[in-house]
Amino acid sequence: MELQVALDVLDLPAALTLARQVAEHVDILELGTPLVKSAGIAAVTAVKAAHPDKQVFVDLKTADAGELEAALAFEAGADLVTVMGAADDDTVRGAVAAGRKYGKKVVADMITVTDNRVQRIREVAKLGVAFVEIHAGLDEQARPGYTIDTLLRDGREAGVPFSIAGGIKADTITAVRDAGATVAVAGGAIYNAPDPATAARELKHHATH
Ligand SMILES: O=C(CO)[C@H](O)[C@H](O)COP(=O)(O)O
Repeated sequence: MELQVALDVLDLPAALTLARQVAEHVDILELGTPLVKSAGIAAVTAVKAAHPDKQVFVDLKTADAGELEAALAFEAGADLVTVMGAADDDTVRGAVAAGRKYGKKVVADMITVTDNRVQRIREVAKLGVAFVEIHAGLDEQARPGYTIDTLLRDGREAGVPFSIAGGIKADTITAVRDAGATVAVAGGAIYNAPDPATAARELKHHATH
């Protein structure tokens, strides 16, 4: 299973510092949505230039104008870009069309889709995304009683390639791997750790052993 770090910081220097600290332990460097909003799409080019050997994932969470927004990220150097799984089918199709044009991948972020999630995962998979990200966002994670168990259950049931995001930590990443995820996304467990490099190394170890 691959490990994706979410660079959920608010400026490019902080993102480049965090990326440099953890890159050797991760497969995918994600520019988080707040980073792109704060630093702009040029941050994608800067992260890719600093780490040409890594896959660069841009979490646009596009809700409309899928082809236009995905193309912006691919032009800037993105290898993968997200579109909202909850968006209109034509928005997903548009992002997928841009992915085909640039030879890059589109991921459907299933954040906010909680009712009939397995059904929607299968629908967006048929629209041509590379995989779906089954995702509980930071606000959902903050609610009492939150666990990643329902994400893992739906990933197992859906029968299509998926990643998991939702507060993954060292003590939950093994369950993510065992559920069959192709990618585990970790943000807070890395950027909030006293030593992000050590945290990323430990997560990568659990992801692969
Ligand atoms: O996209 C995000 C929030 O919308 C985060 O990047 C994603 O949830 C991963 O971070 P964490 O491991 O802290 O949940």
